[in-house]
Amino acid sequence: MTLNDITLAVLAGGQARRMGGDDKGLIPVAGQPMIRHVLNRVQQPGMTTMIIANRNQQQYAELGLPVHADELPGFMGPMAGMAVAMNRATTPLVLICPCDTPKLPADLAHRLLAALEAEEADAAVACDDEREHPVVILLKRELLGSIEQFLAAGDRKIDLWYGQHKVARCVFHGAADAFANINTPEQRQELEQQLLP
Ligand SMILES: Nc1nc2c(ncn2[C@@H]2O[C@H](COP(=O)(O)OP(=O)(O)OP(=O)(O)O)[C@@H](O)[C@H]2O)c(=O)[nH]1
Ligand SMILES: [Mg+2]
Repeated sequence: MTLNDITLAVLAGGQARRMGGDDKGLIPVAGQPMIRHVLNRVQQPGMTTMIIANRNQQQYAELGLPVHADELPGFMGPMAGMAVAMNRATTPLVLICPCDTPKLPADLAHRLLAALEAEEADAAVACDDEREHPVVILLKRELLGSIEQFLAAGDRKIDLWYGQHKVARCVFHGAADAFANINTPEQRQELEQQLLP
């Protein structure tokens, strides 16, 4: 498969409580909404892209991309957004990224695809030397039924769901910083200092 077989779905549907409820994808960082930084890094020619957001859909739509909301009410967490993405995508693969990781590696899609194919896995999750990043994952869209069942049973825990499938671990050595996620105003401030000249 190629990058043309991938739909990138950026999750921007959380409540951002640690950010005082501000819509994290839209907060400006170095002159651009944070989600723009994610798109700039991860989007590749040939890939389809969509945004999953539960607030400010109009503003997200101004980025020129389709915007979809969770189908399950009540901010049930990233898996609710993943289910929508898999439901709406028409490609065989879906790449999930959060809107609050503005330094993701530019070769993310390439490497996750290579890992998925090398291990003949159902999914490939990004890892650095220390930890897994469960919301940075390439998934076969055929897992949609499984994720819907899992959510319908009232489960939310991503790790539990991954346990039911063959998930390749794609390790980005020495790249922990690339997966840094911005959850608080202090972290946003720090990031801005890094990104501005
Ligand atoms: N679609 C969707 N995405 C979500 C939901 N909850 C979290 N996310 C996304 O998952 C990613 C990681 O979540 P967190 O960093 O915990 O973000 P958050 O839940 O908005 O923030 P906190 O309230 O501070 O925990 C972010 O991209 C969020 O937008 C949800 O209920 N639906
Ligand atoms: Mg976060």
